[in-house]
Amino acid sequence: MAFKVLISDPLSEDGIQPLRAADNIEVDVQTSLSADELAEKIGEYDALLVRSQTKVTRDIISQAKKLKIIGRAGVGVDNIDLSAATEYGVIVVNAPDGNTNSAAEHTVAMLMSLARKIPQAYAALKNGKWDRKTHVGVELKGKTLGVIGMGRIGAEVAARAKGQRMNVIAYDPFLTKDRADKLGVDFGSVEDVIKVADFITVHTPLIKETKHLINKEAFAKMKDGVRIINCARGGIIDEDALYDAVKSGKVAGAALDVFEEEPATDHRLLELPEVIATPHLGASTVEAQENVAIDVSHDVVRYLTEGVARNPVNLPSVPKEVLNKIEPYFHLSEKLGTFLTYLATGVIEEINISYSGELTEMEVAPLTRNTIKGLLKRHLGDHVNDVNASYLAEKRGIQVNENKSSTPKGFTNLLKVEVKTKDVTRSIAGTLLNGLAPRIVQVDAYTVDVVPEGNLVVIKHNDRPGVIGKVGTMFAQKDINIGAMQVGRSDVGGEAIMILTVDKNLEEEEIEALKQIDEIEKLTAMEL
Ligand SMILES: NC(=O)c1ccc[n+]([C@@H]2O[C@H](COP(=O)([O-])OP(=O)(O)OC[C@H]3O[C@@H](n4cnc5c(N)ncnc54)[C@H](O)[C@@H]3O)[C@@H](O)[C@H]2O)c1
Ligand SMILES: O=C(O)[C@H](O)COP(=O)(O)O
Repeated sequence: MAFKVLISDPLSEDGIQPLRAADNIEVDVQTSLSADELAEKIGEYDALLVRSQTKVTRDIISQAKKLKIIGRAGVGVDNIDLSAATEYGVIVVNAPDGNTNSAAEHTVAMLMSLARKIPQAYAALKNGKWDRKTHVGVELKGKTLGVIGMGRIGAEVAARAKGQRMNVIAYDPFLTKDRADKLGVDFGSVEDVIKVADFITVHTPLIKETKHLINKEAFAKMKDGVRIINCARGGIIDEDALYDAVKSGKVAGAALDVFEEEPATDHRLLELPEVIATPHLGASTVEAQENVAIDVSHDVVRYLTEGVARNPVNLPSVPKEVLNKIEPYFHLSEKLGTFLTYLATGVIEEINISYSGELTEMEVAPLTRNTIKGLLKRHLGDHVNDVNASYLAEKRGIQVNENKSSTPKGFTNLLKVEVKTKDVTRSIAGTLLNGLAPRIVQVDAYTVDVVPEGNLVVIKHNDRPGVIGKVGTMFAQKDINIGAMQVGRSDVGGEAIMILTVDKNLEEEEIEALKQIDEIEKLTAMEL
């Protein structure tokens, strides 16, 4: 059956070709849905692609029964409820690089327009006024640009401002002296930046820490006649404080591409002649739109068909080289988790995952998530996936410990999972033989060699002559074919374990019949 993708904001038609070209993907473009209409329709779709207009709320996500991925053709994901997406196991991907250049160019266009009052002069002339007095501007050369947020766009803006022979001072929590030197900018705290800058431009995401970062107190510390630019997100600058600062003359001008509430056609800041504005056009170029649509379309195709995404927002991204190395272990890690759910009775309190051998050199976090998925899925259902597995474990108060030990264990690679419940501690270990074939090699203290696949029966019994025969006979009487059998024991005549691979899932009545064999202490039938 084909995957259904809904595109609910206008995206570049050239950019969505990877989706159109995929055999098993049906694309539906509906760019004028109301929130209610979207909530009603979303249940049919496997993927949703948006820009910044569509608000992907918890309500919408909760009604998206088949949704696997939300693709944001752009950078900012503040229009998507990421916590809800994570809880419902929906991966969110964005296109972080495709519009950097356009957004930086737009910022520079705003900077120059602000300095030379081009929009005001243009509007006056269009209205028949040849006014050369009101629209006297200022030069950029020799002025200081303060950049708050030196990520992709901030750094590009800084480089271009240097081309205008401006001095640049920047603040970013991740800006080191070394990087600042390489970029040829000064750096300091937010306060250092806003105190000395003639122009201030913000390029952070809108998050709790940056909401109203530029507020009344910040304006008070700035130079008189400072000019402000926001081509990042409405809300980084407190709009009421900006209004007052412009009105009082503290701020000589502001250039805004973004607003707290969009569309912002009726905003009081727009009434001020010192304020110039564009309707969120930073990424609106042919090139940027094509780039972001291509990037996000590729990620949606990749995720729907291979389960892998390059730019996940609610999961750490895993580089391709790393993924190639660990991919063969995905199946094994999930199956080990599922196997343990049958053995470890009671509420899981702790999961300990140890990696040894060549696994210690790999990035194993995705395998840990996959093991947790295997441990939770049998009881919580198919909605448990890589995206929400860790979240669901944490929500249930399960402590997850991951460790790497290079101690040789007789295998070139070994993945051991231990689960502690209130009642028991059970463990299992697996390996990939020759880096390819998954095997369970240890169940608790018993050494075994079992393919983690299909219908397995784990029997704990006393090590006595004839038990294997009795079990074999019983299976034969019930017409159940045994594909493989493994026996392990602690000591001669002591406790032993038997693991059988059978051709069908055992019925309750068949399990009961087997349990009648005297030497059998415990029998668990499982489906991996
Ligand atoms: N107007 C538009 O159309 C348009 C287009 C593209 C991007 N954007 C927006 O521009 C912003 C920047 O995008 P980007 O691609 O450069 O993102 P980015 O992730 O590369 O950079 C953001 C930077 O902000 C820094 N930061 C975080 N908290 C900070 C704080 N409290 N103070 C200072 N810096 C802080 C981060 O360390 C990071 O370096 C985002 O909000 C994005 O949504 C707008
Ligand atoms: O965060 C972004 O990428 C920009 O704000 C662009 O948003 P848009 O896709 O709605 O133009």
